[in-house]
Amino acid sequence: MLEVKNVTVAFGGLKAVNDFSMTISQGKIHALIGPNGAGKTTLFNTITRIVNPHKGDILFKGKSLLKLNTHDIIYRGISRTFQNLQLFQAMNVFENIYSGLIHKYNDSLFSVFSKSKSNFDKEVRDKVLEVAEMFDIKNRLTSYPSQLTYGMLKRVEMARAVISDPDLLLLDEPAAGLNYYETEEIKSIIQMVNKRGKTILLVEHDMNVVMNVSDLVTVMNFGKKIAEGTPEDVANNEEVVKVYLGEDENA
Ligand SMILES: Nc1ncnc2c1ncn2[C@@H]1O[C@H](COP(=O)(O)OP(=O)(O)OP(=O)(O)O)[C@@H](O)[C@H]1O
Repeated sequence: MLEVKNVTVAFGGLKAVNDFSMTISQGKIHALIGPNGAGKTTLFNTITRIVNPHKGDILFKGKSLLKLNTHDIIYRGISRTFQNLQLFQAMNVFENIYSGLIHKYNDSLFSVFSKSKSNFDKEVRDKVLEVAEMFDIKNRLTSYPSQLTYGMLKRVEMARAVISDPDLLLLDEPAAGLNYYETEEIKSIIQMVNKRGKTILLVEHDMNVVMNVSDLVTVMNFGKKIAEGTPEDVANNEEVVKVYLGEDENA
């Protein structure tokens, strides 16, 4: 479904991503892991067209994404969440979720502010309610981000990414900042979303999440792929163990 082909991204003399390739197959939960500075976010930002690669190509369903800008990828069926939540503080949960869909209705963020909930089309309301139900936030639709726990905010952000019905969902550290119970919840949510037909690329530091939900894991270090396989394969890979133990020793 998504093919990253020999991608290199350099910042000055530093190759943050170095001749890197990976393939994400339809229907899978595929994790991308690696120590701090490995190049995960840079690769993620290249796929989502925030960063331009110096070499290589990224194909989605056989077509290159490189000519698109970041606002266009949603039309191709790709949507994402952010490492640092990017919800609109002045909008309530309903409006935040709807903001993931406005491109389909030729609507603008400005007009979302000026509507009361009853002024949204029935189709829009039904869609927001359906997604809110899926993420168990239906009773918080009139709350504002500042009134919600971090775990709930993560669910709102994921709901906003899913409402456009993407084929590929990119999750940037969905478990970061969550407590034990919220992490367990997010694991079930990721699996539920995947069962509903979404292919998922997950960048995540929490190994409990990675090992429990992923079908396939790709490990990156210094911009290069150092291992790929099932969670069990990579957990037993000598180079991966060395990289992670090395990180612990330096911690
Ligand atoms: N805009 C930038 N300008 C210069 N260097 C950058 C830039 N973005 C990233 N880098 C460097 O590229 C390398 C890869 O960084 P990146 O953020 O992609 O790693 P990461 O694997 O996502 O790390 P983390 O897990 O800490 O988020 C690092 O050495 C980083 O300092």
